[in-house]
Amino acid sequence: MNDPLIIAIDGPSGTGKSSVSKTVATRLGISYLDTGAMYRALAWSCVASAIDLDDSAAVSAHAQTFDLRMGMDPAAPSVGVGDRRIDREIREDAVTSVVSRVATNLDVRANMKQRQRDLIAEGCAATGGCVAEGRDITTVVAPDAAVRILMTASEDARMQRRSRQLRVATEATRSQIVDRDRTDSTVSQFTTAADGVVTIDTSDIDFAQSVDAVLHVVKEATDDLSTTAG
Ligand SMILES: Nc1ncnc2c1ncn2[C@@H]1O[C@H](COP(=O)(O)OP(=O)(O)O)[C@@H](O)[C@H]1O
Ligand SMILES: Nc1ccn([C@@H]2O[C@H](COP(=O)(O)OP(=O)(O)O)[C@@H](O)[C@H]2O)c(=O)n1
Repeated sequence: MNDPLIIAIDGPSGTGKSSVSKTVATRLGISYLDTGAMYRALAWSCVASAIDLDDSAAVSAHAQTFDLRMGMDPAAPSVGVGDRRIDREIREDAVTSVVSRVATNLDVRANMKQRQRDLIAEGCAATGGCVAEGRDITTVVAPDAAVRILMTASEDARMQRRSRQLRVATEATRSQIVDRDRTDSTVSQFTTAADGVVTIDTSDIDFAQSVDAVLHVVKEATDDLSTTAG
C-alpha cells in the first residue's frame, strides 16, 4: 500500500490557505484539517466557559480537556465542542479578536500539536491522505510531510480578499489582520519558507491558478517519491 500523502500548507491570513486546501483535498479525495479552526474553537470555548484569557494556566488546563470535534471531509468540514456545532461562531469578531491570545500560550500549542498529529493520522487512515493548513504545519506539526508549501500574498491582496469575504471595509480589516499576524508571528514562523518548503505567491494569480500551483507541487513531490521508491 502507498504511504499516506500529507500536504502541509502554512501562511498568513488571506493568502488562500483554507479555500485552496479544501479544493485540493476534494480534488485528491483526501481529508482536510483546518488547524486555525481548532485554535478558534478553543478561544470560543474559553469565552463560553467564562475563563479569563489572561489566566494562562486556566486556558491551558481547558485546552487539555475540552471536547473538540473536527470533521475533516473537505466538502463539508465541521467544528464542534461536545455536541454543539460552532462553525459560524468561530468566524465571528468576538473570536477572531481574541484567538491569538490562546494561540500564543505555549502549553496550548503543545496540546494542539498532539491533537493535530492524531487528527492527521486519523484522516490518512480514512482516506489515504490529509491536507493540513495553518501557521506551523510545515515546521512543527508535520515537518516530515511529503509536500510542504508556504502560501504568501501581498498585504493589499490579502486585505482585499478578506474584506470582500467579510463584507467590511478594507481599512478596518487591515489593522485587525496586521496586528493578528504580528502577534501570531511571535510564536510561529510563517512569513518566510523554512528549508525544503516551496513558496507559492498568490498575489497575482486567481483562485484556480492557486489550486493548480499546489497540485503541481504535489505532482512533482509524488513523482519524486515514486522514482526514489522504484
Ligand atoms: N489567488 C487566490 N488564491 C486563493 N484565494 C483567493 C485568490 N484570490 C481570491 N481568493 C479568495 O480569498 C479569500 C480568502 O482566502 P482564505 O482561503 O480564507 O485564506 P486564508 O485561509 O489564507 O486566510 C477566499 O474567499 C478566496 O476564494
Ligand atoms: N497552525 C496554526 C493555525 C492557526 N493559529 C492561530 O489561529 C488563528 C486563526 O487561524 P485561521 O487560519 O483561522 O486564520 P485566518 O484564516 O483568519 O488567517 C491565527 O490567527 C493564529 O493565532 C495558530 O497559531 N497556528
